[in-house]
Amino acid sequence: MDMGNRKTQFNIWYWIAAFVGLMIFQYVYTATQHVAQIPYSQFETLLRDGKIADVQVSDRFIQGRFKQPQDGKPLFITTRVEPNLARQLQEHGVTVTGQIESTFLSDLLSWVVPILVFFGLWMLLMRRMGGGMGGLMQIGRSKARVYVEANTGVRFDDVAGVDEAKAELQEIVDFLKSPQEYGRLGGRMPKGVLLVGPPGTGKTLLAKAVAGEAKVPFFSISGSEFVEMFVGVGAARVRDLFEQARARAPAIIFIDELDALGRARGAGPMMGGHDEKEQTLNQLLVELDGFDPKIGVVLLAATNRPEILDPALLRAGRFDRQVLVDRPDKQGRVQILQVHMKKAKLAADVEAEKVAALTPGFTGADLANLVNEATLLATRRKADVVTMDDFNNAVERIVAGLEKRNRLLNPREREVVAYHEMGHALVAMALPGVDPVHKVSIIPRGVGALGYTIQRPTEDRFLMTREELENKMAVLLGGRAAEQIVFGHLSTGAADDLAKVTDIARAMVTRYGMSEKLGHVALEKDQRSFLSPNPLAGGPREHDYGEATAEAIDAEVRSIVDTAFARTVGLLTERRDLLEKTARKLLEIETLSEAELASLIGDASAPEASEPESGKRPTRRGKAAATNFSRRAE
Ligand SMILES: Nc1ncnc2c1ncn2[C@@H]1O[C@H](COP(=O)(O)OP(=O)(O)OP(=O)(O)O)[C@@H](O)[C@H]1O
Ligand SMILES: [Zn+2]
Repeated sequence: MDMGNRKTQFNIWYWIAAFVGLMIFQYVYTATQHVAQIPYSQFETLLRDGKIADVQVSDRFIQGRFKQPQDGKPLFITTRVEPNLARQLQEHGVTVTGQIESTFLSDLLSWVVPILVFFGLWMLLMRRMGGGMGGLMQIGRSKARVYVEANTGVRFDDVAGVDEAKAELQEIVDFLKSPQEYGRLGGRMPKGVLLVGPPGTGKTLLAKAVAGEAKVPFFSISGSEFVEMFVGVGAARVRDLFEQARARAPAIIFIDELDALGRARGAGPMMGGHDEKEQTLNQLLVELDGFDPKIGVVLLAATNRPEILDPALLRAGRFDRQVLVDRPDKQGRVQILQVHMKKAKLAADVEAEKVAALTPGFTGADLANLVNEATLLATRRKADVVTMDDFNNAVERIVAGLEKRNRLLNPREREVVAYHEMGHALVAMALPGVDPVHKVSIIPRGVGALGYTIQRPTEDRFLMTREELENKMAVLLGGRAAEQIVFGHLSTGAADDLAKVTDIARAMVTRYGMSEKLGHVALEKDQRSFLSPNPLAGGPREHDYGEATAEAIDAEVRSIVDTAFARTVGLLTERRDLLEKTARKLLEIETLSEAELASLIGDASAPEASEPESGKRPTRRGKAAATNFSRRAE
């Protein structure tokens, strides 16, 4: 872990020092112990006496070996003298002692300087990559590259169209404003909040807004930065991050792309960075467990893939709160556009409403980009104001790009999805004893879901009657039935619905003995506990019957599903006008709440009018059932 890190740092410097030291030592030692510095005249004498074994002549020196060591030194060095001058000097018996200049410095420089330059560059690189090498002066002190903004300057007003998320985060703001007070009144101290939503929906912006509203410093770091780090550095950085934030509490720590770091351990490919990520994640868990929220540090993190996060991160006392930051609906887009249009000079014909109508499926970031693009187009035209034409052109460009990346539905697909979802919703509202519809939406959500209908459970259920199961199947089939009635053909979007319907029908035949043909016989046993809260979920089963029975079961399942489908088509055909009206409205405003549905439908349908409490959220306990229109095409 960290100690290892410090040790490596020391080691590197030891090696450099040892290397340089050795070179100096060797140079001095050789010079003093082995080499005799002799005058040139003495060299000539020795030469004449035949005592020189060999020489190397350079521009300025003559060096070589004696045949026998002189005064214990086997080598000599002397100044080189120009041959003519040497002869004359010798004729006159002059002793020639040349000063032998030391080449020590130049030798040293020619060796050591490149090495030092090399190591210097290397360390610079390490530090660029976030390494904690520090300088020579602060060995072992990891210099985390943490981004701190003393004041983000972002307010909740700058983040539009995500009112639910803002409402949930308001509590964090209140807490950060006076942590002590909050604790004194017995409020549960927030510790970690996970912002979940598709890219570009404003998670980072929201986190900054929380800091801005509470007027506390904002420490941020991105999970993806940890990926290429050296062993130990990531963990050290996480520790530093918390240390710095604690020192300036109350504060917010924001970790973007938590999934890059918090991926379930042991799930990633076994690569070099694997261990490192694990260490970093462990350090994060240690910090999360270790800090006392009373000091007023709140950890916010963002991810668009909560499903791959390590479950350890989501446990109580860690990131135990999740805030959904969804793509905006039309009204949300209007608000976001208004925020971004404030900065542009607009022509009178530009209205946020009109632009929002053109941009279904756009995220906040897409819309910010759109306003920017339109402004650029106007600038290029050398115009004074941005016109609606600029916006139209910009929309076209951006839509083309988004469609290519498979992030937008084309208008035809949106229509199919709208009728499909309204089919579910209308059937649910027409049948007694079915959970009321909480929300219908054609805003793509999560992986593959192009639209969804959420039902709000009114009570926890443990038993279901045959009628209730039939109604449930009808609701599930409502999507496909609507498609057939309106468009006359089927799409792949109902795959999930059909799988669920088939499961129910099969269970009715083989487990609940609800088929007249096969009688009150349990043909398959569910191997899970019979107290399992959801008896309809398929579990591992055991069966024991012959081929003839298998065929009979298949035929019965089919007949049950067919009957349910015919009934659903009947129900929706009766309500065809209502289907048209509500689907059109859904296409226009993209989400319909319980209250909006109720007012659209009036008292015309619903035999058992669902309570008209408006805007009530699905209860947290008792899972809200969502019927997704899936993208999966098979
Ligand atoms: N709800 C919003 N209101 C206003 N502006 C928004 C909103 N959502 C996004 N934006 C704009 O888009 C930019 C990018 O958004 P941001 O980086 O916060 O998205 P993100 O959800 O964090 O995305 P990622 O997951 O890709 O990091 C913001 O700086 C802002 O200009
Ligand atoms: Zn469906």
